[in-house]
Amino acid sequence: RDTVVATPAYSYYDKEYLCAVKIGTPPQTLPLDFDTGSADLWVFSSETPSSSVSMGKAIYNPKNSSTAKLVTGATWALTYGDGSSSSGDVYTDNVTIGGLNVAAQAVESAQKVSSQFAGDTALSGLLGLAFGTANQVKPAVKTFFDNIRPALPLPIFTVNLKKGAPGSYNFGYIDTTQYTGALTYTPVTPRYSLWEFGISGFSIGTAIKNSTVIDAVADTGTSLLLLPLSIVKAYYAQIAGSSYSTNYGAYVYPCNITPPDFNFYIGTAKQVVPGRYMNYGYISNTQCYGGIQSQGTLMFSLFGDIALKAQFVVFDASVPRIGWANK
Ligand SMILES: O=C(Cc1ccccc1)Nn1cnc2ccccc21
Repeated sequence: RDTVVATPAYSYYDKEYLCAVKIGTPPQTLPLDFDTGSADLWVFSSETPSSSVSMGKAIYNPKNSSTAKLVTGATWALTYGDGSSSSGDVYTDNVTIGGLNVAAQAVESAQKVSSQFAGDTALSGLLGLAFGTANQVKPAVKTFFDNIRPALPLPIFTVNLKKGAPGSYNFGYIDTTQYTGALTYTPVTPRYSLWEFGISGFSIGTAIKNSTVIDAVADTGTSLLLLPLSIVKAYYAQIAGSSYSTNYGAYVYPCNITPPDFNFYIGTAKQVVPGRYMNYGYISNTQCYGGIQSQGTLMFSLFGDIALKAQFVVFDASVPRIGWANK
């Protein structure tokens, strides 16, 4: 069993949450973005063009690790939903998270990163926690979770992200002090190798439940809560002075207004995302960027950090299923 602290980067926005991961011998510690929306462990490294490595960023240098081994011929390339991308070659090395150690974990070394990653001064890479079938290494390699899963008391990890404060990822056990009320589970369909689940309905503020099944993905690698446009419009209709900004391509609202809660239902259980969690940052001293935005043409909704930070979530690979609790 193991717990690792998840620290929000880019204070106020909680743009992403980073966890310290030790790679190599002697250990090189890198802050990685644990990402349930992808399945590759990739890092900025000594092979990443220095023009793409912001000052002070921790990188992985396999030459400084006595346990690093190049995986001959293996390559990887990733493109994420926002168009960001990275690619490179692959090493195996010792990877330790909290107290959990994998001896020959595939560590994907970035030889190219897109501008979004080059401009991110906080993270040194991603650690994918989606299903292994989404791994993009050719030939495929195992995720960290798939490697440690046999050693865990339970084949699960839990996500307890917080608003503006460090939370935690726990592996192999449920810390019942991290949530209130009941945990409600619902099946996961790994159709796209993602943690995809169905919500039975939603409500805005104190309104009654709108019973409609919505297909969603729990994605710690996405910052926002992306929903069908009809729901997004109904949500901002409740905020006087809000509007769709063509400039930002997003809904914005007056910062001095606390938006309504967004509630979603797992079975009959009501899961609450408080309105005070909806501020994704100031774009002027009066206008704020809404945490709820449209999922556009995506074939599912994305429950990213805006929603996850209000919940305690169990990612259970045994069924698979996902459990939600308020906190
Ligand atoms: O890419 C996405 C959103 C997404 C779109 C379509 C299918 C599945 C997920 N999240 N994400 C997950 N990790 C990321 C890393 C960078 C940018 C976005 C990232």
